[in-house]
Amino acid sequence: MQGTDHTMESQTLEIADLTCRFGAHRALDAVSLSVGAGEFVSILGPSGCGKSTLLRSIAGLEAVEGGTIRIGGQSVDGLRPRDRGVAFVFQSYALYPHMSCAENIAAPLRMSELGPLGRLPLLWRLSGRMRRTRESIADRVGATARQLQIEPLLGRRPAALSGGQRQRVALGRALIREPALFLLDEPLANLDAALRNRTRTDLRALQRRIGATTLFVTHDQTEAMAISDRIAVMFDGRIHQVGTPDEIYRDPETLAIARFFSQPHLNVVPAATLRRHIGGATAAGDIRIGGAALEGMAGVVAFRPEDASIRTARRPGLPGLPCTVDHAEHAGHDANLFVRLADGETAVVRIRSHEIADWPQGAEGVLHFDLDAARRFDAPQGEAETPSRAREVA
Ligand SMILES: Nc1ncnc2c1ncn2[C@@H]1O[C@H](COP(=O)(O)OP(=O)(O)OP(=O)(O)O)[C@@H](O)[C@H]1O
Repeated sequence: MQGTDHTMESQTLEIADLTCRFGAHRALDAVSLSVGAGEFVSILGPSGCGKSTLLRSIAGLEAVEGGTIRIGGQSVDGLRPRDRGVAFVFQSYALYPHMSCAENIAAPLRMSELGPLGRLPLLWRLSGRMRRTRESIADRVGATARQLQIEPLLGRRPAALSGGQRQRVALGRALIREPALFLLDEPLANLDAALRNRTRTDLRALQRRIGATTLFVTHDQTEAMAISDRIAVMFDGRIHQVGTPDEIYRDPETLAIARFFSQPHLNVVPAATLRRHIGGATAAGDIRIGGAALEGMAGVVAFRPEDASIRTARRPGLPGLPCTVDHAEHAGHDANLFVRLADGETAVVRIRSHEIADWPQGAEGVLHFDLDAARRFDAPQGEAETPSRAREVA
């Protein structure tokens, strides 16, 4: 393997009906997920939804109440963490501060291959077998460091490294065991934005090179979309949707997922409000939203600011909503224009920032949105639909 990247034997991961409780709280509620060999899957969800608990359960660090975990087709239920062939990288890199980077990376092999006696210098000098093992470990540390491009850092202690460098050393320590499965729990969270972007690109490139099956926890949807083959979206201990970044971005199954993937803004308008105020189509009955007829539609319609536009007058033949400008927020190249619809709902329209001056507060316009990109959802409990519908019925 010297001088070249080594490819690990990728393994599949199958999780079925995994349940884990802390007292009365169900941290994992019948979680099922299949990950293909060599696939990079992100677990995405808000704080407290159970992402870390899922990873810890797979690693064998958390006792589960029910369900099964298979790695490479073999059940690992009941196996000790170290026998599961998984490598875990935490947000806090947990490097040994008194050891050099080389020693940190070598630590898992020294533990497993040398045993307590072999770690004593006097003994390994006397024993030829132990010396050969140590030499082989040193070779593997060198090869791993080359892969991660951290060879110049090997002699340094963790305190003398940047956050990104420490993160790579932690990855090296996980990589050296050639695990069947990589479990990464927000490994980039401690890095500043620029370094985080760079490191995530490096991390994905490295994962592709070695082909390791990887589960990556994050609460950042941009990060998940940037690096994943597929994303599993979690809320309240359950996986709500699994799909490619494109599938989830285009077709979120619930309003909660749509909101999560449309930060900071998603326009959510009751279907009844649209029916009442939308005008400009040849016949209101012809309007279709996300493929379904607006006529008789219940619930809410959601569309992104970038799928909306504003004009001073209605575009002939296109349905639009009358609106009044509230304020604009500059966002560099683009700006977010906040408008009020006829029933008082706020909507956000993405415009170019040089157009802000065209839309002063109080200006009247017509909001158009891409009917194919919009999606209908059931109204969330206690939200949206009720006020407008009540008025429509009254
Ligand atoms: N050891 C524990 N004892 C009791 N409750 C726990 C324990 N570990 C986690 N929990 C609870 O289980 C739920 C899931 O926690 P978990 O750490 O898996 O969430 P998470 O999605 O990783 O959150 P974050 O993004 O903030 O790290 C939370 O409500 C948490 O408070």
